[in-house]
Amino acid sequence: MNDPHKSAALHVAIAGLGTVGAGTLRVLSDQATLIARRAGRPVVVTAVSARDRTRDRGVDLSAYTWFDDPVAMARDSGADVIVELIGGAEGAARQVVEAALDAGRHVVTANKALLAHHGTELAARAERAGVGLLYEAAVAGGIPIIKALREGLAANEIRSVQGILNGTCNYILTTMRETGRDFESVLSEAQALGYAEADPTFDIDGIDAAHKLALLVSLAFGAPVDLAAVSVQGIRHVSALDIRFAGELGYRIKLLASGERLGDGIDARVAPVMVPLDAPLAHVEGVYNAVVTEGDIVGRSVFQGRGAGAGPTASAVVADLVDLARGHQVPVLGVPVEGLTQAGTAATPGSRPERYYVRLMVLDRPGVFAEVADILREERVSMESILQHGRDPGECVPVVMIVHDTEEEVLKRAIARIATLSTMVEPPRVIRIARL
Ligand SMILES: NC(=O)C1=CN([C@@H]2O[C@H](COP(=O)(O)OP(=O)(O)OC[C@H]3O[C@@H](n4cnc5c(N)ncnc54)[C@H](O)[C@@H]3O)[C@@H](O)[C@H]2O)C=CC1
Ligand SMILES: N[C@@H](CC=O)C(=O)O
Ligand code: NA
Repeated sequence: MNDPHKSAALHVAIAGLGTVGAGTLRVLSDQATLIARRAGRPVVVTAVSARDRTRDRGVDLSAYTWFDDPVAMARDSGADVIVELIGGAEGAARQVVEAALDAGRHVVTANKALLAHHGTELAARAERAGVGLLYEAAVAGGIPIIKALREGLAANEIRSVQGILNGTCNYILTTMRETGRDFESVLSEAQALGYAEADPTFDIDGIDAAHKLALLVSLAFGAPVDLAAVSVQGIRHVSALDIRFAGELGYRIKLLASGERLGDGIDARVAPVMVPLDAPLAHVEGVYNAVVTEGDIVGRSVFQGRGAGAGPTASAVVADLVDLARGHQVPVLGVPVEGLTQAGTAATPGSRPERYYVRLMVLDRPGVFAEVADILREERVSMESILQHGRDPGECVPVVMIVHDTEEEVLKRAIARIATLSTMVEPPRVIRIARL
């Protein structure tokens, strides 16, 4: 059992020294002894690359070879593993990963945007080169959900995978609810804490969660990564008022990503939803993420942990490095399962009846509600309850309705008609009530 490769150090080069890159350097240095013991050999950083060599990152770079060009580093540094922590689906990040794979080096990345757009092609490239392409940090930060789906749940046919996958959005929704602060100031705080993407619209508009869901769906159902099959809605239109009403009605608003086998296709969607307070996901707060899986043998499993930030993300990057140091080989994406005839392409959202929260902002005039009720009756949308606080004739007032199980298309038709009423002072807000 004396494998000469095992005793030599695993040599690592890191491209990108921002929140995650600097965090990874710190963890590899602070935990070096523990990591070497667990990995069976030292994991040693030999080279680094970032845009600005002089920036103070709180880590000493003097022991590493500096590359101005991360692609040259991927090609020429001689490292066993290139860790890509630059970010973005194109440009330097993509070139670094392609150069590394083509040079026969393993790749570890936290870049869900890159994998959601090019994962299938990059996986084929890695497999052709006989190297690993690992990305535990790309989904749900420090939660080992990639490993769980690929390895821990390997005996199961997965029926659904859903969760809170964006730490920034969850931090914003939680902090707005707890403190009453406004969206913009909480977002700035999430950026300062290192949670947000370089372009935070990726977080707010649900795109980052969609990237992550596309990867989970591929792993869970064995489909190619298909970002276009994910329907996406973000939290931009969730107001402090909706957050308050949700509380009064026994819900928390969460940005939920869900992937579910439906017949021979997959229903994959990201949207803000009302989560009932008795569901575990309602209590996942702040930067925490959670993933709930349903396997045919094991049943429900719940994974929870920090989804963003330097430490949790670096923890996942280092876990991948330890796997590589041990020589652990895994397929990059999901392994196809039977029964998925249109692997990865079939999204059929909206065809199942669901309950919805609808909030209108109306001019408080006699007869307004009768007009709304007429439209709902004509479109066969039935109301379960209605909530209106106080009355202030002539002013605007919010009216909240919970509607019974209704198909999304039917509700959309009714809402489109309601939106045209002259008494509506802003577009109606609609939030699905999750079945969890
Ligand atoms: N911040 C977080 O909590 C998490 C981030 N991620 C992912 O990790 C990756 C890195 O994210 P952060 O560290 O937050 O970003 P960041 O913006 O803090 O750091 C990016 C780094 O890349 C470097 N860089 C940019 N363009 C470059 C180029 N052309 N050549 C060389 N270096 C270049 C920058 O100088 C910087 O050091 C992204 O893919 C992100 O989506 C994943 C999970 C959590
Ligand atoms: N911006 C992302 C970072 C981790 O993936 C998030 O907020 O979850
Ligand atoms: Na993870």
